[in-house]
Amino acid sequence: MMTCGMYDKELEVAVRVVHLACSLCQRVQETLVYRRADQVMSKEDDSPVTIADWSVQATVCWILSDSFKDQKVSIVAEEDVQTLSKADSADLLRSVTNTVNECLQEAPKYGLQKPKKTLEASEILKAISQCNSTGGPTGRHWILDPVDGTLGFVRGDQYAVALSLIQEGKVVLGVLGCPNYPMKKEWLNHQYSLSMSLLSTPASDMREGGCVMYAQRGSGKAWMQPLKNGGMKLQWLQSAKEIQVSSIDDPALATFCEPVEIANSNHSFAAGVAHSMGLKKQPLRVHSMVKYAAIARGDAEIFMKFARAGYKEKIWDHAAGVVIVEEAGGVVTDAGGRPLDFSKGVYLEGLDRGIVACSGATLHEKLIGAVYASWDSSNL
Ligand SMILES: Nc1ncnc2c1ncn2[C@@H]1O[C@H](COP(=O)(O)OS(=O)(=O)O)[C@@H](OP(=O)(O)O)[C@H]1O
Ligand SMILES: [Mg+2]
Repeated sequence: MMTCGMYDKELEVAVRVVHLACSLCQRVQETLVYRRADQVMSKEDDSPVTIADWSVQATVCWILSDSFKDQKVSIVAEEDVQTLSKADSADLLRSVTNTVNECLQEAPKYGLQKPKKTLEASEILKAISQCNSTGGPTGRHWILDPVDGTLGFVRGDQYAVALSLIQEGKVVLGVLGCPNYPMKKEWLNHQYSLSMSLLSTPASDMREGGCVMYAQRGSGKAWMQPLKNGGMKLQWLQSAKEIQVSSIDDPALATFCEPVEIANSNHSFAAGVAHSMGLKKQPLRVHSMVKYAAIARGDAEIFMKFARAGYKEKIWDHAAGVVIVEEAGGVVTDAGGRPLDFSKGVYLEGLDRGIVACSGATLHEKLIGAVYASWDSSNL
């Protein structure tokens, strides 16, 4: 049996809808990269957003609400409808509406229900704005990052669709769709980045590349399956393969990964920590929660993110990755060694300096020691 836990039904729906959302993202990414690079907009905080972000959020909201009709579905997600509802955004809203309807037509191939009729723009806006929950310590909340690593997405590089479920403040399941992260590391044809490979590889080949990872809290197991491709119906239980973290515990042999953008993580502090704990290899810089995916299946041993002081990490950027890494045998904490607290609402409150993930306790202990040793001399 692949799964046998309290949240089997939720996990199955989440895995299926993440596959569906990934197919939507692949279509939009092809359009962005090959044809219309002007389709990237900026949010108020200057971060990029595309029709994929809104379309995935609307699609996932519609499917979750339809699949759990008997519950009040609470969703915490990254996007709002501010830009989309503006008077001059009619074309944008039309594109999102078409993208969502096209995608939902395919739902049966993923073992999901499709709507009885085409959704109107107003229903799309309603679905996106319905994802306005703020989570918290009680009840059940879905956590969605529709396109995590939007910068990677618009660059034709790594990104992820991340969906998880929080129950009474704890992450009980997580699903990470990684459309440009192949089932095997060797299939990545550039060591550190995929940007050139997507630009030079035919779209049909790329589609065969991705994977979806998932785990249920307490199962002690994490799974990976190839991204559904082509006309066949998704047979997820048959195609899943168990994944585990790396067994390497010698820092000299370990690989660490970190965000690509210096604005998102202090690379020089991470380099100091790496040096102090005896890491020898160059960092693997990867956009999005694909970094957690790399740790979960043993492609790398360490993940470090040290955001600038004052930045508050959001739960949707970590929840799915954390439960998958932990169930695959890894350890995830803040830089002081304390577990992440998903019960405080939208933000990871009380985070000590940064977030670290390791393939095991030995590396984790050394890493936390190195953070303390490097802290005083740092200029974070
Ligand atoms: N200033 C700053 N500091 C720290 N973190 C920030 C910051 N700004 C944004 N974010 C969040 O980081 C998410 C992207 O993280 P990545 O690890 O993918 O970054 S990178 O693109 O590889 O540099 C990104 O997630 P997405 O918005 O889903 O792309 C943000 O939520
Ligand atoms: Mg994100």
